[in-house]
Amino acid sequence: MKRTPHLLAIQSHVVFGHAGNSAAVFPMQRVGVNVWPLNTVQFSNHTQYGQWAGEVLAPQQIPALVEGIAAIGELGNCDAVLSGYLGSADQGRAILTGVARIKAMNPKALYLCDPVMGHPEKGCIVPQEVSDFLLDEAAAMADFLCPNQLELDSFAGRKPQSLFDCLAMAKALLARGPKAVLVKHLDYPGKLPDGFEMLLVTADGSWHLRRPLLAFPRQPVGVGDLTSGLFLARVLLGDSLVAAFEFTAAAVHEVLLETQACASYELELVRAQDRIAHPRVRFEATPIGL
Ligand SMILES: Nc1ncnc2c1ncn2[C@@H]1O[C@H](COP(=O)(O)OP(=O)(O)O)[C@@H](O)[C@H]1O
Ligand SMILES: Cc1ncc(COP(=O)(O)O)c(C=O)c1O
Ligand SMILES: [Mg+2]
Repeated sequence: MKRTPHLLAIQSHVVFGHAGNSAAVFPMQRVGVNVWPLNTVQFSNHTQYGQWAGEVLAPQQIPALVEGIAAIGELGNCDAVLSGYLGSADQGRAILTGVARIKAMNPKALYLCDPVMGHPEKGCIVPQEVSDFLLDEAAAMADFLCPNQLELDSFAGRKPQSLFDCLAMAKALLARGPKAVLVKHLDYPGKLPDGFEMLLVTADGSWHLRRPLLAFPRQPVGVGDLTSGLFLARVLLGDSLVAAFEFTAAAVHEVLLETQACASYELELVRAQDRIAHPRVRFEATPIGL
């Protein structure tokens, strides 16, 4: 029998609703991965409500928790680390130390960095030092980097002029170290208004995927966290990068359809759980080149 993969997920927890680990843990479990959630912050709700209560985890807690897992002899069983929303740059540095420790015990372990950055256009609030840390330090350690368009623009230091420009910007990121860059949400001049587009860029090739853009009175939050989590989970379960990309697009779309049908602001993950595990829709990733 195939072993169930283990994934250490280091990102935010919200008590109410879904963002960070609160958006990704259950779907990753539902597709068949053992998740070890380590919460960088515990907030009452996500920051796009404009107000929240709660605290950032002290950065020294991250190595302490990782060492606790090492002390019971389990750290070498970790197959992957995912990092997302960070409360401080010191937390980010502690995560990189943890990733290095895990990779020393299990050289096959993968690190996916979702570089969650604050942006005035989005209302997602992240300290500036965190964005700087992600740009300068985290990208170099990551096997997979999953920026959205605004984050890709920050890495490139400019906005794209076309789809092929987005591709060039994502390819340039590969040179910093990652094996693959998944752009979770493309936006460029000339993009068709009725589509939601993503890119997967690897050393072996690049793929573009389009799914329908759904209308929401308020854009749901946590979609990016769900996307990165499911992508990594499916890679751990043995999918090729392209298959994981296609599965992720389909499963996330199913969640959004359920959320739209319920007229809910928060993602309807529990109601959509069977659709996450067995998406009924399918979107094909098509090769794209410069
Ligand atoms: N098919 C879709 N239709 C409409 N909106 C979508 C769809 N897929 C994702 N979204 C929205 O698009 C945005 C994608 O988020 P983005 O800022 O690019 O990445 P992240 O979620 O990581 O911040 C979110 O607001 C999400 O709710
Ligand atoms: C606490 C927290 N975690 C994570 C996120 C990231 O969510 P998304 O996946 O939409 O980027 C947000 C966005 O506001 C947030 O407030
Ligand atoms: Mg995000």
